Amino acid sequence: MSDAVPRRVSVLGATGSIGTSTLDVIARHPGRYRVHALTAHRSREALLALCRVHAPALAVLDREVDAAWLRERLHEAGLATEVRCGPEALVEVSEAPEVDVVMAAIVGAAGLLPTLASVRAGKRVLLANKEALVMSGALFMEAVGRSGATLLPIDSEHNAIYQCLPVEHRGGLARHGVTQLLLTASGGPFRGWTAGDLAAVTPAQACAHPNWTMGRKISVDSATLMNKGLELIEACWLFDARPDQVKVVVHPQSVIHSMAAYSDGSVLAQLGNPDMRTPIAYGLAWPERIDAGVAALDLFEVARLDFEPPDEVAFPCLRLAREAMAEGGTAPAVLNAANEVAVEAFLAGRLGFAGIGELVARVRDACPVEPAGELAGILDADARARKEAVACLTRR
Ligand SMILES: NC(=O)C1=CN([C@@H]2O[C@H](COP(=O)(O)OP(=O)(O)OC[C@H]3O[C@@H](n4cnc5c(N)ncnc54)[C@H](OP(=O)(O)O)[C@@H]3O)[C@@H](O)[C@H]2O)C=CC1
Ligand SMILES: CC(=O)[C@@H](O)[C@H](O)COP(=O)(O)O
Ligand SMILES: [Mn+2]
Repeated sequence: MSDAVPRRVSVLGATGSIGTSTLDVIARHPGRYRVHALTAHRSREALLALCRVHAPALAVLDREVDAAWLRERLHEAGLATEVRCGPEALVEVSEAPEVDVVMAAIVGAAGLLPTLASVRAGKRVLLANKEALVMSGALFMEAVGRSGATLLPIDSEHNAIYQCLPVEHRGGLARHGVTQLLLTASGGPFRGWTAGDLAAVTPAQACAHPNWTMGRKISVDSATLMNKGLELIEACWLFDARPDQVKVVVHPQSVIHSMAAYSDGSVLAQLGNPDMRTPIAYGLAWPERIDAGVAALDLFEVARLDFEPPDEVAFPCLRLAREAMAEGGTAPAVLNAANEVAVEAFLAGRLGFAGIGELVARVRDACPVEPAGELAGILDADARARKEAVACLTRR
């Protein structure tokens, strides 16, 4: 990549954990990257602060009332950033011809349409928003193939696997001598706890991840192991793998970010400190490498690496996700939607921790699986599953 022309980047979900880490990496390389657009949902003050630093051409918020507030503050600050609002504006900044790179870091299903728009427009897409791929796997990957978009996984495990696979790895793992993908899991804050221990855990406990600082939704997903379930589905789509080719390995230190096993007995791993700036820098610069601001890994400090199997009895969400992937069609979209409603209810104190998996299973049982060929069908399955999940919560 030439240093002469900076790549223009839209950061979707700029005020979040991945968004701010992305902007930290970008700020270290002003000659390489220029921020085109920054988006947030309701965090207008945080978005204003980011606009002051990065002076994007565009900023996007959900509601006009917040957009008007931001316009006024930017005007007072003498900044020329244009402010837009709503889901259509998210799509616009994802597909605009002047954009080279899109960081897809909105949390949840809200990221599907803009992420898909960036794929269809053939951008370099840095995929953090795993829910978008989980919901629409086949359609999403077909769009990547058709448009020629460069899809780079940012999720730490998938970024690690990407680094451990041959550069050209399409056409099935076996073709490249890969026998298994080893997806590492920290085990979350409740690793080793029994179902009984989990009965009274609080949102604050669930969000206290042992190794990573992340948004609240993914933190709860890590605690239930639904994050690993979503990641299993994500790995199947990204690397053309069957669910039985992806083995989840609990590795409490989160130093090995995942591995690929080969037919000759080799196992390739990617290691590093648990800091998302490493996969983000990899995605931004690929195939080059750039400074991410991450300290070198000190193996003497790490000292030991432990491995154990996941507990799918106390943490049923991993199994539910594997089953949804095996079932196919709209089953992963239903799983994802039910989980989003359940996590929101848990964080709001309306559902217990064990209730998350129970609600996902009940919604799964109530929602018939349809083929997932069209976007409309996927969005419809998502809407129906949310409605069913809310109804289940009300009936309790
Ligand atoms: N954090 C991490 O280390 C990792 C995250 N990921 C994935 O990356 C994604 C982002 O995670 P994370 O950064 O932790 O999440 P955060 O909750 O920290 O940030 C979410 C971002 O999305 C915006 N947002 C939320 N809801 C909407 C909506 N309805 N419409 C538009 N924008 C919205 C938020 O805006 P606002 O601030 O206004 O609410 C915020 O900018 C998730 O899919 C997660 O699974 C994957 C691997 C690691
Ligand atoms: C940083 C990242 O990629 C997260 O998805 C992380 O993997 C969460 O950790 P666990 O789900 O393994 O607890
Ligand atoms: Mn991950």
